Amino acid sequence: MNISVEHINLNYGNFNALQDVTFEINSPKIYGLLGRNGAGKTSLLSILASYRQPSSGSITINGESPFENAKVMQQVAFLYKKDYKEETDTIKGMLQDAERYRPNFDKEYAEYLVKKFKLDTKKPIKKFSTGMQSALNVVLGLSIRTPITIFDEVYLGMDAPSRDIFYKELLAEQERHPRTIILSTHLVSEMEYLFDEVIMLDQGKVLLHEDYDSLINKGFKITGNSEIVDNFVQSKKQINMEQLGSTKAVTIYEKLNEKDIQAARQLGLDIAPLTLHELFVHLTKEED
Ligand SMILES: Nc1ncnc2c1ncn2[C@@H]1O[C@H](COP(=O)(O)OP(=O)(O)OP(=O)(O)O)[C@@H](O)[C@H]1O
Repeated sequence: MNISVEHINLNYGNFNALQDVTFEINSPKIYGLLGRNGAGKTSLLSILASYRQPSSGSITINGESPFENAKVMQQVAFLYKKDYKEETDTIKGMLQDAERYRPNFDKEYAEYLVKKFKLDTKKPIKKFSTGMQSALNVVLGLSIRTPITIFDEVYLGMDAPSRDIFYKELLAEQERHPRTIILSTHLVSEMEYLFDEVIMLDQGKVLLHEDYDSLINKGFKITGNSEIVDNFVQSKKQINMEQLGSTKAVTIYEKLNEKDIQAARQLGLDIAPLTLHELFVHLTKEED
């Protein structure tokens, strides 16, 4: 599947929620979509899922515009915190609908997941707790097996063991039936091991789109004597600095080669890799 987003802008009245957003997704991988509150994640995902149109710019899925295009939309599932308060149907009814409208739906797998999440099959969905409703979205998202599956903060309210089931099943499914999965999340530390690629949004713009491994190889914290640290980092992109007495820790966003690392060690500097969580915090922080 190819998703091509070109120069998208989205305005809510005078407010520019997405600005010149451009990226391309080509492989059946797991994409982590990160961004602070209000960065534009849901706005972008709802455009990808054809829930809304951009104010300008274009999006194509396998070369076709997805809007009012039943053939393309058949290939896409968008799971988000839906308001189920009017939903009198039970899980059984939901799965029947999935069977009717989703050609790749695997009923047996859906029933296995329902059991795994211990969801009550007789209760109307509107009586489910928030975490149970989220688990239901996970069941649907995984079992309908659309080539493009979008989970927008789908874990809301799910307890830690349930989230763990979600992550394990997601990886197992990706192994069995590879597809394009987009996960928007604030649980960066908890979910980073799932990502093949990361897209970071900041204030409506794409801050980066990068392979997870190469991204994680770009963040380092250099700690040591202030002057020596300053010398070492002077030509590098610095994204954070902490000073404690004569010791300084500078966070850089740049790939270091083996020679750099050895040189730093010879200077008595400590070099620690950053987690995705730390990179995300530093790259999206607002200046004081
Ligand atoms: N219907 C709307 N009308 C006006 N402004 C909106 C509307 N929906 C979203 N916005 C604004 O657009 C911006 C982006 O919102 P969006 O929900 O896409 O962000 P998000 O990254 O998903 O945030 P969060 O992580 O908090 O869920 C925010 O400033 C939000 O207030």
